[in-house]
Amino acid sequence: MTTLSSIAPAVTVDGLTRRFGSFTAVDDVSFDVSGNHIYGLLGRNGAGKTTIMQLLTGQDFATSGSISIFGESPVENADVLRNVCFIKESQRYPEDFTVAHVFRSAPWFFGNWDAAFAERLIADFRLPMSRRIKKLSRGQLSAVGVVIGLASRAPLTFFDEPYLGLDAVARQVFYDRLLADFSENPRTVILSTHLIDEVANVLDHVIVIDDGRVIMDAEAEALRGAAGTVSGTRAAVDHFAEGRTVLHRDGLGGLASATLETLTAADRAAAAAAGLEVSSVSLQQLIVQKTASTTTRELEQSA
Ligand SMILES: Nc1ncnc2c1ncn2[C@@H]1O[C@H](COP(=O)(O)OP(=O)(O)OP(=O)(O)O)[C@@H](O)[C@H]1O
Repeated sequence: MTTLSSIAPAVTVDGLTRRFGSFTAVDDVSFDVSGNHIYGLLGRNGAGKTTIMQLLTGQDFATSGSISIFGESPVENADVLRNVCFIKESQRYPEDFTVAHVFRSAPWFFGNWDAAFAERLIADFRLPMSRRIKKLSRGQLSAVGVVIGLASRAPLTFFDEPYLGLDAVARQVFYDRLLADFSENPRTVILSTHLIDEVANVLDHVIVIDDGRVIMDAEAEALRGAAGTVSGTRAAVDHFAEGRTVLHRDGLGGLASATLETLTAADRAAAAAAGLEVSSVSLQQLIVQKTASTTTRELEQSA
């Protein structure tokens, strides 16, 4: 089964559109996910991330466009879906299931299930095995999903905001175990989260969705440190920013700052020479400013 994960790309999406009545939740989206990488599917509330994951896992049907998972359509395709694990916040379990029941039944669904790894993760997250699922705290319920997602070792694993309620220690355990296990058992992981800075170093690639459309599709490495903020006198900032893509502007009196989408080493040197202060922009700031600037543009256009 793992041989499937070596096929690149693992996922190809072309012109994917999903409408709910007159509302378009996913709007002509196209992207590839190359095999054996960790992807972040990021964006604001309601951007369309969960809908895309549901379409990719055959749990919802596209209005138009195509999806290929390991070279095949996921729709009602047991061969493909056997290789896919989808961890979502709204996961339902049978009414009277305990934590132990969930982990006993997991191997039926996942051919690569590693029971010993699951045991270690259960201890890491201090999960109470005999407790009913419906009695778990919010964080414990998320931990159950995280353990299943990791121990499934599915060639394609989706985590849709997997850690609602998980405390900072548990989230760090998740990132550490994911990276350690990934290096020994490479597979394709697609993760959606709002805690962008926390996962920034975990991700190989970032796809940002805004209002149902892809607004960024780039290697995380290329994004890290690509943008920058210049600050100084308003005249110097305005002069430097001219002709560049400005994501955000701020100012007070004669002082101003501008966040620029791209700032090369040469640009940084030129800014410093012009008496400007240059600071770096985190992945989270970049995405916040990018999605906020799209919204601002739309508001300006509709005004
Ligand atoms: N069954 C549905 N009927 C109508 N609208 C829907 C349906 N499912 C989703 N939507 C809408 O589609 C949009 C995208 O929703 P989706 O759940 O994919 O967003 P998301 O990016 O996962 O958001 P969040 O980060 O808040 O989880 C939202 O505006 C949502 O209200």
